[in-house]
Amino acid sequence: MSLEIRKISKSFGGVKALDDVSLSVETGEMICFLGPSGCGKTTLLRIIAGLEYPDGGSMYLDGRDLSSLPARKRNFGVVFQSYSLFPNLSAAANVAYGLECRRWPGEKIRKRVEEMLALVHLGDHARKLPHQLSGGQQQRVALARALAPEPSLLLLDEPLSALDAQVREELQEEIRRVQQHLKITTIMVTHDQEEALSMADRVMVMKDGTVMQTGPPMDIYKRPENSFVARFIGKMNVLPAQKEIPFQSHVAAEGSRPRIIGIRPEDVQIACCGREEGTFSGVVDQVVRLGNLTRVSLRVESTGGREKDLLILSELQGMGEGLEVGASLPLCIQPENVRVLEWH
Ligand SMILES: Nc1ncnc2c1ncn2[C@@H]1O[C@H](COP(=O)(O)OP(=O)(O)OP(=O)(O)O)[C@@H](O)[C@H]1O
Repeated sequence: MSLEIRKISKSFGGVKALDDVSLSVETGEMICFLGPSGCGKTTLLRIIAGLEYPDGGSMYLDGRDLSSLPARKRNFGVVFQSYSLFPNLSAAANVAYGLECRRWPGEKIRKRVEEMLALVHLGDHARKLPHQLSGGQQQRVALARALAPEPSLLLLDEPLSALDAQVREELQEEIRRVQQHLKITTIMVTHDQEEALSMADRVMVMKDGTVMQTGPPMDIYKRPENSFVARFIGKMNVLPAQKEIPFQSHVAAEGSRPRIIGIRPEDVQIACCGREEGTFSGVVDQVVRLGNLTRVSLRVESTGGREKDLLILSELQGMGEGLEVGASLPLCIQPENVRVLEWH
């Protein structure tokens, strides 16, 4: 089902948790709310779930106004960070619980529970109690339980943040697989940018209760609209756009009057690219070798003499053999890789 969120606001005392947030989620789409702690993402998810009431704004599920519909009538599947399974019920009984509440017939429940546990690869663990399952397995049960009643929306609130890195990665793939298989409209809250970029069809980046940018992961990464998104997603050289900077000419070509520009470290190439424009030199300040990747800080002399030298970060594949601190190297930035950013 599709979800339309229009100008939702919410304050707690003097704190504005959400300020005029709007978003359209298409049927079958997976959206991630991404942002630092306190940006309002959980509050928005709770409002969608009906667990919190907005001060203003409206929401529509397939065109139907949600404001008068209480949480229990929304038929949304919710998975929280803490597994919140009933400790005294087996995995199967946990999944069956919501169906019993909805008075599904016994045989239909049995079939659905089997189907759901198989979907999350827990068919052999149906009789186990939560404490006999690992954290990752418990979260799979929680997912099966949320999906069993055929919800119209799946809402995931940091479902993986209590798990260790490897289990987390497995479950990221698992959730995405299940979500695409069932084609269920899904919203997930996370503060982990990699998680958001790898799982979502679109990411909504939030800061201080407002939306900074919404778009497909590649757009958010390649074309951040402001310095907050640029810095929050991956690494970005965020620099003042002044005449004294050697690659200023790229910015002038965009025809605006920007105050700052952003360049991804992987777009700062250490080598001559044969073009005069965008070629300059930098002195190696620091080299950090990460195995498959090397990060190099370079000091770039400002051409006007008035401004201080700039530090620019470059990232290259491999071990960066032969790179020494103090060496002067030719650098190149392709004009299309310089982004003009709004300040945030
Ligand atoms: N029940 C509440 N009472 C008072 N203030 C609240 C309440 N819930 C949230 N807030 C405040 O609203 C703001 C947004 O909180 P919210 O939990 O939505 O952020 P978040 O982005 O999900 O953060 P986190 O990742 O830390 O959970 C914060 O300043 C928070 O302190």
